[in-house]
Amino acid sequence: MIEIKDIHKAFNGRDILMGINGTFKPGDTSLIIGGSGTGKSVLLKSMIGIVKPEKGQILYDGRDFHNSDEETRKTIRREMGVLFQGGALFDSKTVLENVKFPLDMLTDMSEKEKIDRAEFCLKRVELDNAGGRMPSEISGGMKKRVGIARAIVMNPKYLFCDEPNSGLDPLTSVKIDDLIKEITDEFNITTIVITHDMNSVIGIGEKIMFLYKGKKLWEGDSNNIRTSTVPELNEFIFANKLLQEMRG
Ligand SMILES: Nc1ncnc2c1ncn2[C@@H]1O[C@H](COP(=O)(O)OP(=O)(O)OP(=O)(O)O)[C@@H](O)[C@H]1O
Repeated sequence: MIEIKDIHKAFNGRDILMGINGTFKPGDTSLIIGGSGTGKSVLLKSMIGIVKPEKGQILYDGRDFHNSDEETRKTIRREMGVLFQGGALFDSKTVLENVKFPLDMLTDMSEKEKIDRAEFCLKRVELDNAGGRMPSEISGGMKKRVGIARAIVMNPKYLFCDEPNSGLDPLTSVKIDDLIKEITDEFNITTIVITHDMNSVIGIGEKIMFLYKGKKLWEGDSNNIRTSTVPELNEFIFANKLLQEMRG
């Protein structure tokens, strides 16, 4: 479980996050949504340790990430998988080498064990036969799958996905959303997805947090988002035709 308690972050005297609270449970795919510049990425970066909040706590199964000793932080970091926007694959490495990379860096597993594990993860994202290919030889959707395989190769407790659908067509986006949701459920991962893709809100919105100008203005799921009375959220939703139609 991840608990965020009263997170504050400012850059150059400008408040970016102003008292964010939230709880994210294992087996749930939770979404953080909001318009551009509302602080979603800064919140994600705070959670994975790239940004240090000035105030507040981020607890990983009770362990206070930012206020722990280096050893505990390292342990928690190893329990995180991150799917970066755009996949962030190494162009000079094969698909298999990309997936295996965290194992090379962070474990003392034998080469055979690492290959077996990487191949298992590639199989899980239905890329059994792509291990020998280079990133330049595969489609955008396949790159995301490789990114997912790499994010889960260390068997993470916590999975963070930054705009997993960026640059994908709607059909491929749905497949990636489904895959993230399935994997979360199957391995009981606490998953957080940052998105402004409304299709994801409908598809995987079992828990949704809406950020607006550095504050959490609303929390709910894809069913009650349709009846929300928060004007800023409605404005965000109404920018999307599909949801407008669903609301009738
Ligand atoms: N390192 C930084 N230094 C200064 N300002 C920053 C830094 N990182 C982010 N910001 C500012 O914080 C605000 C929130 O940015 P953030 O990237 O979290 O937005 P976002 O909600 O993820 O938007 P988008 O959907 O466009 O990615 C922006 O105004 C941004 O310019």
